[in-house]
Amino acid sequence: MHVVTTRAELDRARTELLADGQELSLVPTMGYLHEGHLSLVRAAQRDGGAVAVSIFVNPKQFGEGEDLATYPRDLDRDLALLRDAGVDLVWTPGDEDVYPPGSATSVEIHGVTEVLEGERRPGHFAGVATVCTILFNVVRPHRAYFGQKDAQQTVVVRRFVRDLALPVDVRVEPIVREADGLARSSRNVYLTPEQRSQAVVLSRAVRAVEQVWRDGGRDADELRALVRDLVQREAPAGELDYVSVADPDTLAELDTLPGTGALVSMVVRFGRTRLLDNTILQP
Ligand SMILES: Nc1ncnc2c1ncn2[C@@H]1O[C@H](COP(=O)(O)OP(=O)(O)OP(=O)(O)O)[C@@H](O)[C@H]1O
Ligand SMILES: CC(C)(CO)[C@@H](O)C(=O)[O-]
Ligand code: BAL
Repeated sequence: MHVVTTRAELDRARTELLADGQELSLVPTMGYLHEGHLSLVRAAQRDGGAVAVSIFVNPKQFGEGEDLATYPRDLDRDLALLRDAGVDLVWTPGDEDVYPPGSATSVEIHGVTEVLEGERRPGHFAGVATVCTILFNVVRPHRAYFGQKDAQQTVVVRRFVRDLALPVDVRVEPIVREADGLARSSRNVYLTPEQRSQAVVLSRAVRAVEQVWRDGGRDADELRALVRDLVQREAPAGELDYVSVADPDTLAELDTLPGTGALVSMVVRFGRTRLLDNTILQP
């Protein structure tokens, strides 16, 4: 496994890996890896070619007062997991390898970044889009893998890749969950035991919403109320930040669910920790 830091090292490893003409996949991460990340690696391996993983805690996507300084990190453990998984290339850039001194460019997406996570974390998606554009341009992967857990991120990434005609095939993989249903997330380590046990409410809410959809429920407000009530009843230590029932491509809120489906997403706050979950309701 090649482990590289500078762009020049990355270029050399890339050339060596692709010498026999195979394709390259990239799994962008912020490290502190778990089964969610490893499922993206396995998806990339399933699709063939060489697999690269980037590990970079991107300062540009953290807002004032967010957890940039305390974001969990364990590079040695991450590298051991990636080696075991059979990854070919790991890029662990420093800030200056991603943003050379004097960097003054940012990728802004309108519309889909102005709601939900984007509304609550101003500048977050410009940070994500900027770093992903740089990662794509430096690594030059044929395919890039993202998790459905960060649903709005997948919508944003697909949008700017399409709008800017970036030559990368974006693939989205399902949410990986703990045994009790909680979506895997690096930030789960912040939870106290009490918060952790109540955090199961998110996946319960997702399942309840899916059941209503299967039973023919098409009233978006009914779904929002269902989630609100469940969180209030089952997670006294948590607070619903939002529940959204939206068009999966535009993220516009819906009144009535069309037969073609909807994205139901939610965030519950436990102390300072925001937990995300979502489901795509499909015909
Ligand atoms: N449970 C999961 N299932 C599937 N994909 C996931 C899961 N958790 C994270 N990912 C994906 O892994 C990629 C890297 O995510 P990241 O490193 O931010 O991990 P994270 O666990 O989402 O961290 P955070 O707690 O900061 O949200 C993203 O595409 C993200 O959607
Ligand atoms: C895609 C990403 C690695 C960009 O920093 C990050 O937003 C994440 O981990 O989901
Ligand atoms: N997985 C999303 C990255 C973030 O919360 O900054």
